[in-house]
Amino acid sequence: MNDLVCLDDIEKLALIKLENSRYKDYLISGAEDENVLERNSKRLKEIYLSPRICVDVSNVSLNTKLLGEKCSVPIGIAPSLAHKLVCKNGELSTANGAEQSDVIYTMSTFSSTRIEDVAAQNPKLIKWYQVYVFKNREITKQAIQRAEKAGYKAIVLTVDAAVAGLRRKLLKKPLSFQQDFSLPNFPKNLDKSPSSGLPFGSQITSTLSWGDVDWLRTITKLPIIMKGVATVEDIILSKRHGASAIWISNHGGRQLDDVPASIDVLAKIGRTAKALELELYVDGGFRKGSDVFKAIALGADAVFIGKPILYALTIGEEHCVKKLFDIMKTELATVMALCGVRNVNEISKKYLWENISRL
Ligand SMILES: Cc1cc2nc3c(=O)[nH]c(=O)nc-3n(C[C@H](O)[C@H](O)[C@H](O)COP(=O)(O)O)c2cc1C
Ligand SMILES: CCCCCCC(=O)C(=O)O
Repeated sequence: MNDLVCLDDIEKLALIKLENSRYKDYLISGAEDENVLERNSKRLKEIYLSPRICVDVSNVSLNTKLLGEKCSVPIGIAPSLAHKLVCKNGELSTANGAEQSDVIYTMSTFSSTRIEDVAAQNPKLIKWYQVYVFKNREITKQAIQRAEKAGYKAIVLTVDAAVAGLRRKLLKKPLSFQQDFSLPNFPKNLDKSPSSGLPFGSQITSTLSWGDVDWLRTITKLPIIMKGVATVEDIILSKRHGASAIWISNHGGRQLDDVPASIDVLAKIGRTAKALELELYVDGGFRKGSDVFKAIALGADAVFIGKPILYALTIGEEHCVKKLFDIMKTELATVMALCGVRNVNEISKKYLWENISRL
């Protein structure tokens, strides 16, 4: 693992390992022309830093707090389906890697491990539970209440998937699971009917409304995070309906193609979330400490990462998840020091070159 010095190295090695995997296309797919998949990271590279000098940076702290909980770094794990597709111990490895790195782990609705099993293995880890509201609301209610009982600290409501995005690779060759694959958090007889090549996709409701957000608040006391918000109007409505945080996301380019990169959405709408005292997170293409720095400078409280976690699991289960966060921490601390910043609170727009600070 000594040869892995950046997230690109992890991705390259994982893709070699996944070359003959039936799941590779599913993991890497973006929607339609994959414009957004590409744009997310391309736009991050187009933002430059503006470092200050002669600041004592002998002690740089990455510590932060998210929804009142301490984390070692403002980077967390975004939800993604069934980690047993890429490694033997699935989400148990992810959770171990997260705990060793002291970062938040968001479990997907479509997890391949039981909610309670992760909680039992990693009681101290800060765990969030991601929710796709199912057509059968009772099934969703039971999963949320189990997560709350098991000690998960927040509900991440994904709101950008009213229907499945058109991922062309999956339209040509639908994702199919191995015979023994199951979703252990749901009844065994759950209908697997696909939507746009995605098994179980037809479980997700297309009727999600603000009324559902109100309903969620009646069935759980956990804070609600809205994942997939992209406009000022929806931030305001999220606040009105009791959300605690906004997670700017385009689902890693897997849903609606031809939207802006997440970092551009953050630059445009982030200040509304701040003005309404909502915590603010972002994902989509973040691969370097400097990417994280840029997001925080534009108002994010934390950045979440999706595909790299799956690549890390593919290569080396929990050890490589830990390695990934070690790399990100070193990179972020180095960028902070070289910019003359000593802690996360000091990161601001003044450290960005003017091509973005005028936004
Ligand atoms: C294979 C895969 C599965 C995903 N599954 C989910 C999911 O179950 N729920 C969800 O809200 N987002 C899901 N996402 C989206 C991620 O949470 C996240 O928004 C996205 O991956 C961030 O972009 P990045 O991969 O460029 O870091 C998935 C992404 C991938 C790549
Ligand atoms: C939106 C239809 C189901 C998707 C399930 C997993 C997921 O979110 C993904 O991006 O893939």
